[in-house]
Amino acid sequence: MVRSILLRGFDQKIAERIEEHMVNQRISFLRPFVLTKVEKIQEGSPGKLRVTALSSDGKETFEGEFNTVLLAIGREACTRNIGLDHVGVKYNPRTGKVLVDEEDRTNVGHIFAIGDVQKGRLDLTPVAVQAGRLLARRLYGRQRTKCDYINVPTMLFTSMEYGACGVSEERASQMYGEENIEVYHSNFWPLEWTVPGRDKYACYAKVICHIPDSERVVGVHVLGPNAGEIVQGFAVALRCGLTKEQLDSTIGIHPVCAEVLTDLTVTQRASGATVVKGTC
Ligand SMILES: NC(=O)C1=CN([C@@H]2O[C@H](COP(=O)(O)OP(=O)(O)OC[C@H]3O[C@@H](n4cnc5c(N)ncnc54)[C@H](OP(=O)(O)O)[C@@H]3O)[C@@H](O)[C@H]2O)C=CC1
Repeated sequence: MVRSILLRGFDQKIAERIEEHMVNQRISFLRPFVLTKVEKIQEGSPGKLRVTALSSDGKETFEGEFNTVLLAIGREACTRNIGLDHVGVKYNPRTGKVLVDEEDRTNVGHIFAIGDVQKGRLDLTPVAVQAGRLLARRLYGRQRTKCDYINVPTMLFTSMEYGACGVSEERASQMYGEENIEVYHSNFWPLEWTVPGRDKYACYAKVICHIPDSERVVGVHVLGPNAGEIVQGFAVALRCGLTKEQLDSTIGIHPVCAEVLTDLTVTQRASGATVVKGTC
């Protein structure tokens, strides 16, 4: 059950591919719906639960019986009772999230906030750890390095793994203008999928470049086996200012999936359709 869109904040074209892959695996999506009631109708392990939901426009209801109900609906920051009003720190009253600048400073100069309490940042543990480490060094170690909140490698443990670093296509368009970004993309067919003849069009890679900045790579997205392992390495290159030319002049390892990123020639602008590259 999904309230609105899938994977808000992530690249929406990739989110659509993830949904398609899950639907092909016979996972049903009910959307846009919200849960209104869960009743235990049978004890046991597993017992039985009756679920009631309402469509987001309030016109349709859904009722079904399930063994397990899992809610993965984000989190709010528990900041309401820690005296922020008392010291004048600004926060979003609905979510409890605190407003900070690029140095993690709140509107009160000597008060900083890091981690999931920050408004508009990724709620990820490694990001919070890194931000805290760098803040301590800036405050007490005479260093100046700020946390890079843009080039954050992350992944989704969906049945088809999705790894990404940098911005989504939507965000790149907003930041730079659609005419200033080039999206290179391709499907790829992992070697180990060729013998069993698994889906040729499920795995996908795309690289988003900022044209006026020497086609600097601002986003890398990989949908396929071990996507997180692939993207972790490319994240270092993104942080170093990787350009498409540098990516093209990098020799790929044959026949691994990551090779596809060194050999992207088709742009989304030139052709909506993607080509499939095999790894053998
Ligand atoms: N991100 C991570 O790495 C990890 C996350 N988790 C846990 O997983 C859960 C989900 O996290 P994450 O995906 O990052 O959260 P997000 O905030 O990215 O996504 C939350 C999702 O829940 C929906 N939602 C929010 N409130 C409601 C509601 N009242 N009714 C119905 N749907 C709602 C949102 O819909 P909409 O788009 O419409 O707002 C959105 O799709 C959290 O409990 C988190 O602690 C655990 C481990 C790691």
